[in-house]
Amino acid sequence: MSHGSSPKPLTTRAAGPLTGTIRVPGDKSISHRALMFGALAVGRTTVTGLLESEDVLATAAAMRAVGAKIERQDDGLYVVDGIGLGSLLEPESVIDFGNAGTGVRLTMGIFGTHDIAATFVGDGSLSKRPMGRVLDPLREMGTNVIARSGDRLPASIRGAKQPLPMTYRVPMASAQVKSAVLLAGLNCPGETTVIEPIATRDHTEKMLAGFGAEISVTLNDAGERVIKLKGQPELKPQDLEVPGDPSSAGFPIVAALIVPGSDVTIENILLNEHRTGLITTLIEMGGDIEIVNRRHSGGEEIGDIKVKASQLKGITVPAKRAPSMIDEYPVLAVAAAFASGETHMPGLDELRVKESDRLAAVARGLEANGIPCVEGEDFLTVTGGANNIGGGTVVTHLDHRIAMSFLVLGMASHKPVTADDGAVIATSFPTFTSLFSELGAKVQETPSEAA
Ligand SMILES: O=C(O)C1=C[C@@H](OP(=O)(O)O)[C@@H](O)[C@H](O)C1
Ligand SMILES: C=C(OP(=O)(O)O)C(=O)O
Repeated sequence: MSHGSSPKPLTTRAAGPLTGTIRVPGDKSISHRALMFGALAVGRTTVTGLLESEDVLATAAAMRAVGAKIERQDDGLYVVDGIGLGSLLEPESVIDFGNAGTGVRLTMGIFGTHDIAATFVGDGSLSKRPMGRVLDPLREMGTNVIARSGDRLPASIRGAKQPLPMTYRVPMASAQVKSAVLLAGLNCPGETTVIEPIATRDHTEKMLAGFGAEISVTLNDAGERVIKLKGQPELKPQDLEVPGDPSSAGFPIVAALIVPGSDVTIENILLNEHRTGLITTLIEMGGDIEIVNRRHSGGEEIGDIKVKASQLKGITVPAKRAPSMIDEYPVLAVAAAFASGETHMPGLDELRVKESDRLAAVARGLEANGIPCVEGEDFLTVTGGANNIGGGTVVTHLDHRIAMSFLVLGMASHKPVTADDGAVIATSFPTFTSLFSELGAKVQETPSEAA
């Protein structure tokens, strides 16, 4: 887990154009859910293309702790022998989720309606993040909770003996909260309803349907998504293929746009409409991005993304697009630094409760590299086109996306850029350095006197 490993500063500097064809690792959201739903099904689920990152491996460990058998074959195929809904064993020790918000919040949902006790811990970042957003609805379903003040980790739960289904309106745009309530609803008798005023990524709904749950999604008169799940299904095992992660793809996409002369193809990327806001935005900014070879697999659209270096222009990103690119704002801010004029990004309140306060971390990182920006309560405005940018050391605050975004900045800035800790990248994109090296980027460990 990253909270145990020592920081590893990394530095990038401008080199020649980035060229070549790569595949980024599997989608993180789908990978967590593949292991969870496989563990809750009766029988053998197989998963190809699983993201083998610290966050996802923490979920594998949690599912093993309640009795699922999860093995990796030599060819990379994961085989999950599920234990079946309602039959979870009580974990014998503390569950350590490291840096993984999705992992811990969805798992709390699953455990919260099983008659078991469990204690969750995480690293310095996860221990600061709000858990009340999932613990509050779980309490209403009958889960007992003891958590640190402010509903932070460490937290212990004792799942409800007689869980109650509920109707829950998600108060913030969060797929994790929606998913935690739905997963708690799996082991409740009767119907659980989640109302989602602002649509977020729908992997839980789609994948649960694939595993044989009775789940419906309709729109009410106010245009809100209403998700109804019938409790206590027998989930049927699946053979899953995890497509490439569009959030990880965001890094080579932006790098190819801003490093002069670049021409990069990223194959096999998930194009779910709730995940493609960054691509839409970069195209609006003038990015030369083409999606080819569109196909369907496992109920999702997938395609290859071809990107060529482009002169970008600043725009205002519609706030309502935020949920479809919520993890991509740090790297968008880097693209904005190379665009002409201002890029205005409103509707970013949720960025304050990610692995770091991403609004503040991005603003400080831009400033450290000579890029003018304004950090508002819930917006960021970046003025692009400054000269002599780069040369800064960015504080990553145990946040993989801050580290990767600023390493991308260093690939195109006048002076090198250092991320004070590159070890955190392993939480979501363990092959970041090797893939960028393949494309011709210079990503290097920082000599200790420079860090
Ligand atoms: O459900 C998911 O897989 C995720 C939901 C999002 O978090 P929120 O629900 O906090 O918006 C996102 O930031 C995270 O990386 C993955
Ligand atoms: C917010 C993220 O992840 P999580 O909430 O799962 O830690 C992310 O990967 O950017």
